[in-house]
Amino acid sequence: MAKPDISVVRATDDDRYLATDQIVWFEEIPGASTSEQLLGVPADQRFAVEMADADPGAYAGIYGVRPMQLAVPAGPTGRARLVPCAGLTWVGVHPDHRRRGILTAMLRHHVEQTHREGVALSALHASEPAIYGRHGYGVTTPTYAVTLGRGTELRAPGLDAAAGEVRTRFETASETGMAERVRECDLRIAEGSPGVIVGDESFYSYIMQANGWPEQRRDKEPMRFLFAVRDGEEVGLAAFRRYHKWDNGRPQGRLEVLGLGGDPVTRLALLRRLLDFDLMASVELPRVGTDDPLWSWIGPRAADKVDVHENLWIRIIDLPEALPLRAYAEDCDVIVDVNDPAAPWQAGRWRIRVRDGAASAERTEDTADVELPVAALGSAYLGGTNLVAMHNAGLLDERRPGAIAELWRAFRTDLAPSPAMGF
Ligand SMILES: CC(=O)SCCNC(=O)CCNC(=O)[C@H](O)C(C)(C)COP(=O)(O)OP(=O)(O)OC[C@H]1O[C@@H](n2cnc3c(N)ncnc32)[C@H](O)[C@@H]1OP(=O)(O)O
Repeated sequence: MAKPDISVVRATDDDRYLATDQIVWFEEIPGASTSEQLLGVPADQRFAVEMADADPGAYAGIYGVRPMQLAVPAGPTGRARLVPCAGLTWVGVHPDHRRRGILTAMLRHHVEQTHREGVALSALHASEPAIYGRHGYGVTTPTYAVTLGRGTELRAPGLDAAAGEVRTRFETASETGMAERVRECDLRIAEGSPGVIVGDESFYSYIMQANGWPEQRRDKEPMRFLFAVRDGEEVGLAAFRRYHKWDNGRPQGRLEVLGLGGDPVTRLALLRRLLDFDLMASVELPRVGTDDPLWSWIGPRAADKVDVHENLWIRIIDLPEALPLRAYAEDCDVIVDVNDPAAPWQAGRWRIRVRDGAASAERTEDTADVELPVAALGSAYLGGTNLVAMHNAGLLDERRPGAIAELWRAFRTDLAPSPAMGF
């Protein structure tokens, strides 16, 4: 069969764009207008595929970009700085047009468009793990969904006194000014949490607004927040909601944590409060990082349930711009041959040098020490995916013995990246 002619353009018809999303994700939100539902994906960041035989009420495929900031390693343990990042979202192909190369065309367009806009990194959360590796995205870190019983003891003798100084404040998403307040707090949290993502103002408005839509709410509690307050400042945050359950007249409620951020002291104070709500029997934490202090606080086998999944995927869009954005652990001088057919401007050989924590990448004709897919650099970018382990697994090609370990010792961080929120 001949390849269809696929052109990716800016989506100019908002209703058609939204209709495509609703067909793909089989949901409708009658209580919310089109513009409310599109809030957080700016008009110039909505893209669509036009096909001759497309349904006039929907596009053959769509995608959108949320302008986000990614917290990248900034030197001392756990410090981060925020850098621009294209948050790829709203990816969907109409069921009549799937498996004809539309996603492939849209991803190619996204990489080129992001490059044109001068943004060096793209990030996403994947609906299914098999989709994005072939498009140059690499998984940055695993995360764990952890269920704890109410009252689980958190042992942290070195932090107890400081955690006792933290006050918590209970709030609801519908309260005035919550979008700005939560974003402010997230920006502060990000400075100490490499790996987290912070959206723009409209994204936070979207979150608070969506919380009130009848279709989203159904019988659920509105989203609640616990702010951690220290010296009068909101320094940490938990978002959560509770669900009733009764068993033989006994309360067996479930508390779902939607997000939790802050330094270890504030997280300890927040978690202790979350583990102590009346009428609850369990607390579910959907995104716990590999090096989260929770593992030490609860000790072995204290969780009722642990599931693993991947967190953020990163694609490097512009290698010589992306590498200097973050700080590095050790010096290195390694020539990499980057395999990236979708981004010819960065495919090929680069000399990556790190001196005193700062990286540069320069074009070279010299023999490569390492050949790798661009996805491997995306995986390692936040310091959470071990390049030596990938090499051991047979996924990278080392030409100079020791070169991958040298590269990894520069990229690795003292602590694994923190999980990023969904977008
Ligand atoms: C960041 C986000 O927004 S994540 C959300 C992604 N969206 C969804 O999951 C919504 C439901 N799914 C869809 O809309 C579509 O099936 C998509 C977007 C996943 C794929 O779109 P398509 O246009 O069918 O993909 P396309 O034809 O370009 O496929 C490219 C390749 O990826 C493979 N592929 C595509 N989707 C999947 C999948 N879900 N699982 C495994 N492989 C997949 C195809 O088999 C194809 O492989 P091939 O080249 O070896 O034949």
